[in-house]
Amino acid sequence: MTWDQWGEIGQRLLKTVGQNNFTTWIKPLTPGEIRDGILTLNVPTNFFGNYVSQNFSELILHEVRMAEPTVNRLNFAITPQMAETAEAPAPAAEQTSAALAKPTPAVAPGSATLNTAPLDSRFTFDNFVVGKPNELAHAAARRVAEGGAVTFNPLFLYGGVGLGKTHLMHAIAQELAIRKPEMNVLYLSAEQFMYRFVQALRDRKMMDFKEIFRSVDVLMVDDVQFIAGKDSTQEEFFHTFNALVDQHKQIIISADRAPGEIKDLEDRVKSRLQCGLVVDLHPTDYELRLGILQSKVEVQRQSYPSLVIEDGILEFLAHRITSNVRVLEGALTRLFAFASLVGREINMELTQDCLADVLRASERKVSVEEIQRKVSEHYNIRLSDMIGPKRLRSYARPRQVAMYLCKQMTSRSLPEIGRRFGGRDHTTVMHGVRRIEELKQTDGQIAEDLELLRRALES
Ligand SMILES: Nc1ncnc2c1ncn2[C@@H]1O[C@H](COP(=O)(O)OP(=O)(O)OP(=O)(O)O)[C@@H](O)[C@H]1O
Repeated sequence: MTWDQWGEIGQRLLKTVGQNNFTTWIKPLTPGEIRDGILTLNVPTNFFGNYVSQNFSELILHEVRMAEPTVNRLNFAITPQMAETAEAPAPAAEQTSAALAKPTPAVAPGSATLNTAPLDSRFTFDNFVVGKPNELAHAAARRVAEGGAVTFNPLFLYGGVGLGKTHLMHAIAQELAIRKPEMNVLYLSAEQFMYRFVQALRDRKMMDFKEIFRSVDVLMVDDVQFIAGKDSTQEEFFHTFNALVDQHKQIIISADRAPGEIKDLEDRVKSRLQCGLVVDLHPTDYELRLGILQSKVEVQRQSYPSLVIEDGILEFLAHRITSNVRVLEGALTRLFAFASLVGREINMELTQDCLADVLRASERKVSVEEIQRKVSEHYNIRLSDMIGPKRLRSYARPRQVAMYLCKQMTSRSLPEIGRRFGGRDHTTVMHGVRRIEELKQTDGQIAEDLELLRRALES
């Protein structure tokens, strides 16, 4: 590709992506060779390549093909020395707004081709809804995304399925790209780490492997539990980890559980993972789920601007779908698509129709034991007193409340419930349930207790 061609491509891209994007993301690119229809573009860092590939590759390819129709794919290759050029002012002759770096003949020898995980442009801090269950993880993620001096190493984020670990990891990487574009940020899953390691072993390129991983400024490894039980990968991970910590480079790790609870992970790896800041993403609560739904509705509205959603629907979903954010998001997407297909507004009837399976699957299975424990805690009495024979009102009333909740929230029969309450007869349970039903109408305190307990048991 000639310099003139590349310059013209730049002029056209500038018009499409705007001056800021152009200066930050397009100008530092230099084209390398074209081989078998693939044009190599040199980029200063892994992260840079990922970002451009994710956000601009289609546009670039389109413009490149106008000049060179033989090109049908782009390949991004790191040339580490470009890190300085990316920040350096353009030479005088190139100081037009669309100045692009001069083409270099080919990829620098020894440079690595990028095949790390692409980043999801939707997973940013702006799109992350913060609530009590995730506020600490969010604050820690924000701190490392500032790219300042390393204060805790590693940052270890853990939590159950679909609670936002990957979202936060991507948000950190994207924020760092904006704040510290010169930093070499490497984000990949533990599975990809293993894959690269095995490939390097097979191709006898361990030196290259070590060089790549030990020259990053920030290493982010998602789902680290994957390497449990994989001894050589753990070993290599351990050495990479130590080398980076020694150089005060930031490491960010995510997993589905705390380091100490990952089975088949060597103790020395566990203890390394524990030595920084370990924060967990707790299961969502009602308020966070509602906040997330409200923010996702705004996104859906862009695709379905005329759809009407009745009051109370989001509250209903936040109340009923408690499993994880991914399911919540999926339910909302399905609801909007369905309503737009049938051309109706989103009301309760349509919601229950469309999401019947999700709502059924999300029905929280509460056990008799859980109810007994929560109720005794709530009334501050001992569990044994609630189940035992004492007839004092201060024990009998909580007992009846617990029986009532067992009837309402589990599929247990009256005789079964009686058995779990110290072998009482089913008529005693029936009497207790009826009594609470009456009191619920007349006694505000009981009604409030029931509401609180139900919420606590459902969350
Ligand atoms: N607090 C939040 N605000 C907005 N979206 C969220 C939030 N938490 C999770 N999500 C969304 O939920 C989905 C699942 O999140 P993510 O993939 O980050 O979960 P995860 O914890 O990495 O799960 P897994 O263990 O399955 O990898 C994503 O679409 C993400 O954007």
